[in-house]
Amino acid sequence: HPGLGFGWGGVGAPGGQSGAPSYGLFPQFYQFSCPQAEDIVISVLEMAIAKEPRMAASLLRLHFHDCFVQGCDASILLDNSATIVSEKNSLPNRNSVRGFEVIDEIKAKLEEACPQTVSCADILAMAARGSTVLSGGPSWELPLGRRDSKTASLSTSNNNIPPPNSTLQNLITLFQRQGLDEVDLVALSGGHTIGVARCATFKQRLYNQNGNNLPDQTLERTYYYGLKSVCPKSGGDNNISPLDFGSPVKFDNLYFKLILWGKGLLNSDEVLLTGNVGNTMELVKAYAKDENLFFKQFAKSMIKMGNISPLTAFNGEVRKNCRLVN
Ligand code: HEM
Ligand SMILES: [Ca+2]
Ligand SMILES: [Ca+2]
Repeated sequence: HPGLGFGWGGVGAPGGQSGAPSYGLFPQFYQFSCPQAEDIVISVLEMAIAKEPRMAASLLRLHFHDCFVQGCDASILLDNSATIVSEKNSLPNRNSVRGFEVIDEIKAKLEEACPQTVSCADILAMAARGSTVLSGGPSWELPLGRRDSKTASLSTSNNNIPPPNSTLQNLITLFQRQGLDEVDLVALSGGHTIGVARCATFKQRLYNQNGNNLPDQTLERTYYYGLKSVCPKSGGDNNISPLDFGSPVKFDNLYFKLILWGKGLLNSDEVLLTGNVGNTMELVKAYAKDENLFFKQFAKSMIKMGNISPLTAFNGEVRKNCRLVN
């Protein structure tokens, strides 16, 4: 019964003047049903990130790739089964998304402490915030109460998650589809202040940006030569390069400064400055100049992204195992 064990003893947050329940997410969701939830998540993250700093980046990305497909419902965590075609095999995810073992470990500890109470979708949201904080980035009050999907969508994963060679117009359109605007696009792209990308995702910029066998002219020269050495014209597709080579495990605003210097890794990073649509150029400059402004907007935009069509109340379920529907 999904009404039991909820933070406020009902199916929704306390309502407004009318006293009617509302069904949105709210930060105190597990206050009574699993008060230790946050501590458990952070303790697993601390160990995982100490062991491998990149894990913070991988977990932040998982939440993004979840929310852009059917909303933040942990659809990305489902493995192939008789009824599920896993999103893990989509073009943006295959051989690329990672961190599932850490999510499993968090889920196992939460099931021990508070059986079938904390959803996998909320675990992804808590892991994304915790990873940001543990990497030196901002924190925010995290709305909770998402429930888990009983479905996944490989095709939506292929269609909704922006590819690295997107034009700026394409990025804006794909974010708009999720109710996110240009401010969100630029701030959330700042997630690339941590983590790495495979050669396959930026190779086109080095060898054939416009179908003319020439590199992307916006690439700064020494950076370009460096990238060529890790990403040869043929082969090496799985070689990796930091998205922010100056501070790849620190959540800061260097990502935006690098873009100004022609040292952004992906085409989708570069076009925020040079794509000539809307005011993304001004935003890149503003975040490069003012880290605090970036942190504040990143937090706001993460809350907005985390609110993309969540399942609440009697919709969906709380999975026992994040990889399987109950
Ligand atoms: C704006 C459109 C975006 C595009 C085109 C994009 C594209 C990519 C690509 C191609 C990679 C490398 C994947 C690989 O080589 O396997 C990557 C990595 C990453 N992305 Fe994005 N991304 C976008 C937005 C975001 C957002 C909104 C976030 C989070 C707020 C994010 C967080 C990350 C992180 C942290 C990594 C590194 C993951 C790791 O090291 O495991 N990205 N992204
Ligand atoms: Ca999803
Ligand atoms: Ca950084």
